[in-house]
Amino acid sequence: MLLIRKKRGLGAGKINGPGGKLEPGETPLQSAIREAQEEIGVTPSQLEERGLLHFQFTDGYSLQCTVFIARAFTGEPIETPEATPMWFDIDGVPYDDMWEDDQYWLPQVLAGAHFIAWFEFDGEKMLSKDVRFV
Ligand SMILES: COc1nc(N)nc2c1ncn2[C@H]1C[C@H](O)[C@@H](COP(=O)(O)OP(=O)(O)OP(=O)(O)O)O1
Repeated sequence: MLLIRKKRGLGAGKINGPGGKLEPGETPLQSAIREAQEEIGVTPSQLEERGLLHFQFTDGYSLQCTVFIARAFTGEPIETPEATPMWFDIDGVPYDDMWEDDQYWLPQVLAGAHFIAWFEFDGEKMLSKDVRFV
């Protein structure tokens, strides 16, 4: 499984999937492909939309994320100023180095599930969770 170590921005230092904000007029799918290209130089394909994440931070910041998995890609993963690409076994996902919410939905997504979830965070600490598999 190809993930990244994020080098800057929200969650810098954590392992995550490539991702970021939508540009004007962009769909989540287009954004997912562009972010992977920008962050690690690969073009993902065979993408499947698997979930919707809602994050509310206690300082008022909130974001909604669409989660995709990609079954293939073209290009060679490269390190960029934004991220370092990292390979992991499906059985060795490094949850201790990831956002706390991931352990509550990523295992099920890797097993084929679809989900919608709401999380409240105080900085990097998760305060509450509501995860529904659909
Ligand atoms: C709060 O919990 C989070 N959990 C998970 N799994 N992922 C998160 C969490 N908070 C943010 N993220 C992810 C979602 C996106 O992939 C990035 C968003 O980071 P940011 O808004 O800083 O976007 P950038 O990478 O800086 O994107 P641009 O290049 O578009 O500025 O983190």
